[in-house]
Amino acid sequence: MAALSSSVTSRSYRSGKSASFSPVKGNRHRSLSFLSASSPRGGLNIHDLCVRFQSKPARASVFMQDGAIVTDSNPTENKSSVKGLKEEVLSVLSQDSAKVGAESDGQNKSTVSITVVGASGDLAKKKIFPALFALYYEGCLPEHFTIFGYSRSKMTDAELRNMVSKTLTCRIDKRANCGEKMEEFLKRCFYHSGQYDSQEHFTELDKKLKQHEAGRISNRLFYLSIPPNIFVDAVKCASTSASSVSGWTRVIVEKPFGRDSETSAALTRSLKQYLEEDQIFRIDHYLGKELVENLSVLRFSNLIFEPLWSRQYIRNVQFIFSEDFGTEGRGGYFDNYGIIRDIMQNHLLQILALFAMETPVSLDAEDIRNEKVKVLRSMRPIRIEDVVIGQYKSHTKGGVTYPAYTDDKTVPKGSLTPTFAAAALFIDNARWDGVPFLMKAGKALHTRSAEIRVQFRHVPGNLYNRNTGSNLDRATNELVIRVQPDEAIYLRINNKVPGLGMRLDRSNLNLLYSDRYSKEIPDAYERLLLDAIEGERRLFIRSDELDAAWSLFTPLLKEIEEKKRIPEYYPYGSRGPVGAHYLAAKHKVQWGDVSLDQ
Ligand SMILES: NC(=O)C1=CN([C@@H]2O[C@H](COP(=O)(O)OP(=O)(O)OC[C@H]3O[C@@H](n4cnc5c(N)ncnc54)[C@H](OP(=O)(O)O)[C@@H]3O)[C@@H](O)[C@H]2O)C=CC1
Ligand SMILES: O=C1O[C@H](COP(=O)(O)O)[C@@H](O)[C@H](O)[C@H]1O
Repeated sequence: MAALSSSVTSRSYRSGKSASFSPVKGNRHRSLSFLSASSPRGGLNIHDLCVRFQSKPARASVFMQDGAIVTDSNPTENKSSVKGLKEEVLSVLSQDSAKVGAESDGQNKSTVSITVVGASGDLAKKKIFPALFALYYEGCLPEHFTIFGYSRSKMTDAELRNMVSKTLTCRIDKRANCGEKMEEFLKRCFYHSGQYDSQEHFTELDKKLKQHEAGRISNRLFYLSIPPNIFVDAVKCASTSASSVSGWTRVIVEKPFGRDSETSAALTRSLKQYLEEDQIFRIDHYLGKELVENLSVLRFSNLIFEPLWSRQYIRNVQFIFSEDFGTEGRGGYFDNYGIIRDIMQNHLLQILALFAMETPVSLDAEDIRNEKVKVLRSMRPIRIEDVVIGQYKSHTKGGVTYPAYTDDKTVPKGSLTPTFAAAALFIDNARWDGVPFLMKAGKALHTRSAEIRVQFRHVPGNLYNRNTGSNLDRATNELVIRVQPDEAIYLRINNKVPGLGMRLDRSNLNLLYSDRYSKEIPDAYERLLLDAIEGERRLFIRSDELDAAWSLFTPLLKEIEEKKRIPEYYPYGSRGPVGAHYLAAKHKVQWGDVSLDQ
C-alpha cells in the first residue's frame, strides 16, 4: 500500500496551489483532487474527494461523499483494482490527514475568479464556457469560484447565461442531474461589459470580483480569448487594475503568439512588462488532447517502445493534420497567418517535440520543457525545397459546389496564403540523425483527422520477404497514434493469414479508446483550464520554447512570402496537392494515411 500511495499526487484548492503526496510531480494518472471542506471523516475535514484514476488494468473514479467512499467504475473493469484504489485513498488520507486538515481551512478562505476576456466571441462560446461547465460537472472546480465574461458587447448577466447555456453539454456517460448542474453553474456566471484598453472598466470589474470573493484570498485567472492585436492592452489593464492582491493572478494567452520571431519576441517583452513568466500560460490546445498527453506515457512507461525510439529502428515519423472544412468565417484571421503558422509551427511542432525529446529528469513542467527546447534547438533549418504549399479551390461534387479559399469574403482576392503545407524536417542529434520527420496539414481536405505515424525500418534478412507482396515498405511495422477522431493507438504488424498456405497480411494490434474505455474523453480545454487553475505548467508553452519554434519557421515563412511562392491548387474535399507525394518520395517515404489499408 505504501508503495502504491507513493505514486499518488494530490491537488488541493485549499491553499490555492497543488499539494503533492509524491515526489512524482505532475503524475496525472493517479491524481486526487480535494474539493470542498465541510463534513469530517476520521478526523479529516473533507466533504467531497474526487479521484481521477486512470491506470491499467482498471479505470475508475472514487469519490468520498459525506464520509463514505463510493466508486464510479466501469462494470467491465477489474473490481479488485477498484477495491485496491479505495484502500489506497484511505491510506493516503490517513498519512496526510494533518496536511489535509490544515489545507481545508485555507480552502474556505480562498476563491478562484475566472474572467473570460472576449466572452462574446466564438472560442469562448464554443470551447471555454463548455469546458468550465464540464469541470464544474465533474466536481473539479473549487468550492468557491466565480466566472465573469468580459467584452465590449452590451449584455446583462441573464443574457450571458442565455448565450452560454446554448453551448453547454453534459457528459454522454454521466447525464445524471445535468439540467440541475447547468442551472447551478450558470448562477455562478456573470458579465461585465468594457473596453479592452480601459483601466476604468477593469477597475469596475475588480470591484465586482471583490464582491464575489467576499474577503477570501482571491486567485484570479484571466483567459484572453480576443484577437492578438489587443492582448497587450488587455493584459496591461487586467494586471494593473484587476489583479489579485492576496492570491495568484494568471493569464491564459491564446495563439497566435506573433507572426514570426520578431513579433513573438515583441509580444513576450510586452507581456513581461506586466506579468512574470510564471503568470503567463500560453495555450496550445493540442497539448491538452488525450492522446498527445499519452505520448509520454506510451514512450516512457512501456519497455517495448523506448528502446525502439531512435534512428536505429525508426525510418520516418509523420504528423498529419487534416480538416474537411475550409476557413469558414475565420478567413480574415487565417489570411494573415496561413496553415504553417496556424497548425505546423505550434500544434504539430509541439507534438514533434514531445515525440522526439530525450527522457526528462522528471515529470516536472520545467524538466519536460527543458527537453522540448533542446530538441527544438537541434532541428535543422527547414529548406524551402523541402516544403510544399497548397490552396484549395472550388469543387463541385454531387451537385454541391464547395467554395475556393479566395471565395471567402474576408480573404483578399488573389491571396497566396497556403491552406495546405507539407514539410520534411530533420533533427540533427545522435538519436534522430537522418530520420525524416514529415508534417502535413491542410484545410478543406477529404477528411478530418490528426495522427502520428511512426514507420519502422525493414526487418534485416527477413525470411518472409517473399510472402509480403511487392512493396516491402508497406510491410514494415507502423505505430499509429490517432489523436482524433476515434482516438486509438494501433500497431501494424505482419501476420500469417490463417490457413494451410503461407500468406502474410498486415493486421492491427488495436487499442481503440471507445472499446477500451467507457468514459467520455475530456476536451483539451478542460484539461488545460484545470491545469492553469492548479498552476500546472507542463502543457503550456514557455517563452524559450516559443522562441525556438519561431526560429525554425521564421526564415522559411519569410522566404515563401518574399518569393511570393504560388501554392499548388487542390480541389476542396480532395487529398491535397500531389506535390506532397513527391516531397515524401524524395525522402523515401510514403504517407501512411494514403494507402488503401491504412
Ligand atoms: N475560434 C477558434 O476556434 C480559435 C481561436 N483561437 C484564438 O482565440 C482568440 C479568440 O478567438 P475567437 O473567439 O475566434 O475570436 P473572435 O474574433 O470571435 O473575437 C472574440 C471577441 O473579441 C472582440 N473583438 C473581436 N475583434 C475585435 C477587435 N478588432 N477589436 C476589439 N475587440 C474585438 C469581440 O467581442 P466584443 O466586440 O464584444 O468586444 C469578439 O467577440 C483569438 O486569439 C484566436 O486566434 C485559437 C484557436 C481556435
Ligand atoms: O488552433 C486551431 O485549431 C483548430 C483545430 O482544432 P481541433 O481541436 O478542432 O482539431 C483549427 O481549425 C484552427 O484553424 C486553428 O487555429
